[in-house]
This record gives sequence, structure tokens and C-alpha cells, in this order.
Amino acid sequence: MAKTVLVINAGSSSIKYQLIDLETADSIASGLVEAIGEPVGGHYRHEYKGEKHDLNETVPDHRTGLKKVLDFFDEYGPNLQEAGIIAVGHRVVQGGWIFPKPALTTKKVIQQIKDLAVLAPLHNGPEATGIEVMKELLPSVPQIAVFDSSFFFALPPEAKTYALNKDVAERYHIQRYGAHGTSHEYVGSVVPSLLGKPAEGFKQIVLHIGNGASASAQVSGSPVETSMGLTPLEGLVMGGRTGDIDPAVVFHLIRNAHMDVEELDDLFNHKSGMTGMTGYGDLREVDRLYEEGNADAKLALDVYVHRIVSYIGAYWAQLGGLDAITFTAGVGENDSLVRKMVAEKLAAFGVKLDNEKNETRSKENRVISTPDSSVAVCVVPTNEELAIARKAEKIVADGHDDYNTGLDED
Ligand SMILES: Nc1ncnc2c1ncn2[C@@H]1O[C@H](COP(=O)(O)OP(=O)(O)O)[C@@H](O)[C@H]1O
Ligand SMILES: CC(=O)OP(=O)(O)O
Ligand SMILES: [Mg+2]
Repeated sequence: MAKTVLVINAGSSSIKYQLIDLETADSIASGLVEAIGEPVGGHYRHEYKGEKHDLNETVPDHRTGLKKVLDFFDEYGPNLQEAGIIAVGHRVVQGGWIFPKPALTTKKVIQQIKDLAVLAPLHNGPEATGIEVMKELLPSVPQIAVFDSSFFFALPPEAKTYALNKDVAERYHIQRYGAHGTSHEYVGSVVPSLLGKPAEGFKQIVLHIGNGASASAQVSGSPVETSMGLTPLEGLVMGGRTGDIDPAVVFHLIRNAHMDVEELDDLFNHKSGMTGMTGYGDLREVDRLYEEGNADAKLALDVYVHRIVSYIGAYWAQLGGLDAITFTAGVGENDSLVRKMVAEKLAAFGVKLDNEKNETRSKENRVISTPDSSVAVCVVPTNEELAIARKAEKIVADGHDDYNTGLDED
């Protein structure tokens, strides 16, 4: 019988899921739930065997959403038991200083995930809810949390440490944890073989640019830098997030605009970035406005690319050399304009794109630079779900007697 893992990626207002076949690495069934908690726009989609099943219905909360997802499996298939489900793998963004590897979600682990939500306010809360609900709905299947931050546990101290007062930093666990690590690790592991080079000694930069966006620098598959910090707010410009900004902007807005902490959180996490500069968080819309000559879109895209190039320059220096720059996630995989603008700014360092390859749309891992480019430029579609499924499988294989009882051991 096949062995499968159901992977859940729960966001504040959406849930994405895939049932992954561990032997073939295929996604057998997938779907999403959108506009959770919104008065309008509630939508479910379940895909199995090339058939799409859509339902437009208000989704009051995550519990209702996940219950309906399991109903879809019953109604449209596949039957999860017959499909050989061995675990549910949950993406959790923030594992902080607590989780260097995936964990079976005991009551204690779920509480720790909730406590860490202060360090990933957009992500950990809904993810913990997703785990609780799935434990209730599928009590006999082990539920494994796989943390975005775990890959960056190995960051060197000088990359993890803020130049903040030591006592305050220690007391409040203020350091750089990073995020999107499952994606950075997965993509970084693919690139050397794509280029026919040994992983040992390979120096690379991975740009995970989706709605959230982050960069990592890696040597031999180990992280040496990443752009997200204490929370997923630091670093690159994002759909709705500022990325790097002078912290004194916060003091200024408190003193002069009399904003409180909730307003500031909302401003920095939701109302800034591309949304704040153009009205649109989706790069497809920003690109369209840019092509129409819209001045806000031009400036926003210039800021977006400027930030990416600054990180590439910094990481190239930190790595002391560079073999590849790889684009991944929604923008990185699809947006040839952003890739072209980034590469053009690196021309002085001998980076050259093959324009035709850059413009060609494909789901394949590919090289888009010319053979004489100083550094290979690649596009590798991320597959966080497959990586999460494999990690969940490993935890199950490592064995815990109480896995199949559904009971907490604590
Ligand atoms: N064809 C495209 N061209 C440009 N940007 C795209 C395209 N397709 C998707 N995107 C961008 O990808 C983003 C979603 O990326 P994704 O990695 O799925 O993000 P997340 O996991 O944070 O939801 C969208 O907001 C959009 O900006
Ligand atoms: C950490 C993070 O920003 O995740 P996402 O891109 O899924 O929002
Ligand atoms: Mg993502």
C-alpha cells in the first residue's frame, strides 16, 4: 500500500493542503480554504484525479474549514485510510529557540507553539489552531509540526545576534530565528545537482519571494545568513510587510502620530510593502501598473528590487564567493520582470541572464543565465509540502510507541 502524508499549511485566513505520496513524491490530492472568518468570499477547492470541486460558502472558522476538508476527502476521494495516511504534517513558522527539529504535537508542544506566536503573529496562532482541530478530527493519526525556523538553528552566532543590550536580548529571547527554512533547505539542496556540482563547498543565495519574502546564504547546504529575524517582518520588501525599516520610525509614530502597538503592528505587517506603496500586494497587479507607466508601481518595484540586490551584495561578500543565485516561490518562480531587474543590477559583477530562458514559463528546475555568466542564476519551484511530508515521515519512522493511540504522552 502507498504511504502518504497530509500536509496542512494554515494561514490566518486560509488553509492549503496536499496529500503527498512518499514514494513517488506526487501530490495525490490538494485543495484550499479561503476567506476564513470573512463575511463574504468564503471558498473551498478540492482537487483529485484532475477534477476540481469548488464550493462557495462562508467559512466562519478554521474548525469548520478543516471539517469540510475531511468531508471532501470522504465525498470526492481519496479515502485517507485507503490512501495509506501515516501522518499529518503541519507547517509551523516559528519554532524559536525551542524546536531545532520537527515535533510530535503533544499538548505541551501545542502550548509552546501558541506561546511562540508573539514571534510570528500572522502565522503561529492559526497553525496551532489547525493542529488542535486536526488532532480532534483525526485522533488516530500522528500530527507532526515542522518548523520554518529549524533550518536556521545552525546560523552562526554573529548572524543570529542583534546588537541589542545583552540582558534584554537574553531575557526576552530576542535574536534572529529566520523563516521559510523548509523552502530554503529544499531549494538549496536541489541547486548543486541541477548544475552538476558537488554540494560540498557550494556557495549560494536562495531568494524565496512569495507573499512573504526572504533570502538565505548557504555553504555546503548550511545556512550562514537569512533576512528574516525575530519575526517574519525583517528583510525584503513583501506583499504587505515593510521588511527592513529604521526602528526609530516606531518611536516617531508613537510620539507624533500617537499610534498604539496594535495599529503599528497592522501598519507594518499588513498595510505596508507593495500594498502600502501601490494598493496591491500581488506582484501581478503591480507589474501590470508598472507596464502602464504608473509612477507608484515603478517606485515600488524599484524599492523591491533595490532591497533584493542589496541583500545579494551583502551575502556575496559574507560568503566570500558565489556559485548560484536561485529564485523560488510565487514571485521568484513566475515573475520574469523582477528576475530581469535584479540581474541587470548585477551586470557589473558579470551576471548575465539568457532573456529567452528567463521569459519561458515552466514548472521545471532550470538555469536561466548564459553559460558565461559569472554566477549561475536558477529557478527552482519550491515544494514545502513534499519537504514537510518527508520530515513528518522521518519522525514517525524514528518511532514513538504512543503515536498511534492519539493520546498525549504528557
Ligand atoms: N505569474 C505571476 N507573476 C508575478 N507574481 C506572481 C505570479 N504568480 C504569483 N505571483 C505572486 O506570488 C505571490 C504568492 O506567492 P506564494 O509563494 O504562493 O506566497 P504565500 O505562500 O506567501 O501565499 C502572489 O501574491 C503574487 O504576488
Ligand atoms: C514566514 C512567512 O512569511 O510565510 P508566508 O510567506 O507563507 O506568509
Ligand atoms: Mg509561502
